[in-house]
Amino acid sequence: MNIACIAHDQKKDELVNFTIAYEPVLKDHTLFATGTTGTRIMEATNLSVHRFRSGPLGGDQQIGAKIAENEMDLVLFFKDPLTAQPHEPDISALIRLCDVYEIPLATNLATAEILIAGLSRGDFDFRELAKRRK
Ligand SMILES: O=C(CO)COP(=O)(O)O
Repeated sequence: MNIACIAHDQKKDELVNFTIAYEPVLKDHTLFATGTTGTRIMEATNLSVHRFRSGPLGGDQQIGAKIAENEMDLVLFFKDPLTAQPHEPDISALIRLCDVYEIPLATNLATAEILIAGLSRGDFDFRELAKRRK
């Protein structure tokens, strides 16, 4: 599966710790990330991550483009709800595209835990069918 990892600054430690904890699961998938998040994950784990631009410089939009092409199967986006982001329209657009294309999206750690459990259990097999319908 293609998995996007994104975290705002106040949530980066949480997402990095999540990828350390689930490295045995994530290593069997293809990981994408916004720039700084991807660097942090690669520094902390042995996972390889395709990095896009940093979020404020267009990274969220690049991941949105992958969603629009039906090339993203899961989005883990640890959002900071307490800090204003200069690129809020890009963030809203990314979340909107997840809904347009029915892509599983976790915007916090608790949801990410549930989705990753589903990933290990085969709950994401429907994505293979969805991709064939592309
Ligand atoms: O701003 C972001 C998501 O909206 C994340 O970008 P970085 O991973 O480059 O910090």
